[in-house]
Amino acid sequence: MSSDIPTIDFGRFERSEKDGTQLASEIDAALSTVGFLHLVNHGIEQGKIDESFQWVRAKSRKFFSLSPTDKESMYPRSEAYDCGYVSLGQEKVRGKNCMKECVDINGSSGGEMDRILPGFHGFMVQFHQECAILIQKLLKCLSVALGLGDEDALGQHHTDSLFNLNLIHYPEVAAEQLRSGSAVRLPAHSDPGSLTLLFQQKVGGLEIADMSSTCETATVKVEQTAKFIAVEPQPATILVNVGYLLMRWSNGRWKNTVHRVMAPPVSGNTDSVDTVPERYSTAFFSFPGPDTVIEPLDACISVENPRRWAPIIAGKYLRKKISSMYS
Ligand SMILES: O=C(O)CCC(=O)C(=O)O
Ligand SMILES: [Fe+2]
Repeated sequence: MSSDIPTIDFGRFERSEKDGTQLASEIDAALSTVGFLHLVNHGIEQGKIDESFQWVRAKSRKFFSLSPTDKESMYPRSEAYDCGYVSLGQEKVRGKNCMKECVDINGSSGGEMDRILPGFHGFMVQFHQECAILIQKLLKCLSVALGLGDEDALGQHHTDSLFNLNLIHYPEVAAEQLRSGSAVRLPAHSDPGSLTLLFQQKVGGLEIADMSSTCETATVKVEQTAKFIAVEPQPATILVNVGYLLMRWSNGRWKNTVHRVMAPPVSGNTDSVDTVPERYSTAFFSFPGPDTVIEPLDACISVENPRRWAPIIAGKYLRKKISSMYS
């Protein structure tokens, strides 16, 4: 597996059948090797992406500068729907508390949004819709790549699921705390659902495992043995990666690559840098509908690659995964 993340020009989507087939096979190749790709000309205006970050920036007195009580009143946590505000240190990955706060928005309302931050929820619901449209387009490409006959073969299983727009803030932290491991931003993990869209703003820190540098597949072992590569934020680009359920569905064809958030790379003398600046990122998580039976697709099974997994129910798997994150 190569660790270079391919850049895919999505402007060819729906241009012609030939372009569509070529695009589908490039996406297929990227997800089959690295499990991540950079998408350009994706159809979501850069102005909207910039605005989404302006709405959360603590320094612009927006969402993350509100008091914890206000953030919770706007988005009360609902584990049943995996949405709402998660305060600093509340999320755990393998027992480690993450030095991040985030809010998962899935389009439903319930809290006191407009009283506290007028306009925020309306903007985010629209942004959520744009991301969901892009996910459906990507799933079309993947259905074409597998020759499933119907370009909505995968997308149709994503119409009764709530996708999550996860706005994340990693506050400034002492570099020493990250270096010594006494604080972690986001430990190595892989995403659970179908496809994730990731928007990063200015301050980096995201790293992906070069899965070709290790023979291990379990996250903990990958973390101990693999080489990790920094993924610098790139303007006008969305990072796309594969979740666990999509990997299983594709019988391992598309890679559920391990990734994490560390201190961003610094040039020059690292000893002189004693604080790591705050980081903002947005992950849009898509999931198959809760009743979807995820079993390796026939198109992904062959003599060389026999069926690798038994069927699993998407919602049941996701509920278990989510409850373990906050316990
Ligand atoms: O903040 C980031 O860049 C990564 C977020 C992520 O991987 C996740 O929330 O699953
Ligand atoms: Fe992730």
